[in-house]
Amino acid sequence: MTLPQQKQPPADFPLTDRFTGAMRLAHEWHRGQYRKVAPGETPTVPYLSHLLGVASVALEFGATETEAIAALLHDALEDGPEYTRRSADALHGEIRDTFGPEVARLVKDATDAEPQAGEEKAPWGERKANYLRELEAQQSASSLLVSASDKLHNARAILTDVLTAGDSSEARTAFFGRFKQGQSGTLQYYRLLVDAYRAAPGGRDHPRLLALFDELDRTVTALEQACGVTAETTRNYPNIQSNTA
Ligand SMILES: Nc1nc2c(ncn2[C@@H]2O[C@H](COP(=O)(O)OP(=O)(O)O)[C@@H](OP(=O)(O)OP(=O)(O)O)[C@H]2O)c(=O)[nH]1
Repeated sequence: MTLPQQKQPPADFPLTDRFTGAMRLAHEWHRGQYRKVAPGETPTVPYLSHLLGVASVALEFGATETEAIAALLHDALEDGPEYTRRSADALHGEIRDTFGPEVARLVKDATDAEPQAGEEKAPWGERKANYLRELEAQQSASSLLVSASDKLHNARAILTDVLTAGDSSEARTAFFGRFKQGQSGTLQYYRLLVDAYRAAPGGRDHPRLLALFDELDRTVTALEQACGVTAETTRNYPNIQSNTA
């Protein structure tokens, strides 16, 4: 069977072989990794689904190829060392050499904790508080786009799972058991993320970014409603101590 001749894309089409190369690397570096499940459940969803989802959200909100590549690789430094047995520094170096310094910078900015050989990750609340502080001061619209696309993809997945789990508090507690800080920490983190994006100087005057923050806000509000709480309540939960809101 002969396949029809492929039409050449216009010279300025934004996605090139660099993007395909990043998809291949994302697959290779996260091979064997699944999305989190509650204790006792068997993981089934390959982690790559999240990386493709974040790139998809970023493109829908106006990402350039460089930003979309960073979206595909945004978890390489956090999770790659476990699945590739290479250090975060080595992976960061390969990203820089293959895709350039801007992708390497965006991936670094999307990382809340790089595993250091022989060291534990910092405590959850400390890591999230530091990340929120960095976001609040973030000057780069590109960094905000990659980060908020990541959080929107996660928030939508959580909302779908919470609605699927049903509206008993037992079902919700079981679902949130997959996350280190359970329902309260997770809800507080997403509400403080919305506040941090809105405060970030790099987000001002970027209509597509503001639309992305609005969509995250709507999703987090729906999540709070599904859990029977308000934004004011979740902001004041004690899980993330140095409250940046
Ligand atoms: N199965 C599943 N897993 C989810 C979902 N949403 C988020 N996750 C993953 O769980 C992480 C949050 O889990 P936690 O136990 O709270 O914290 P931690 O992994 O950061 O220590 C997210 O990290 P993050 O730093 O917030 O984002 P990311 O950059 O790792 O994506 C993300 O990797 C979801 O709906 N389903």
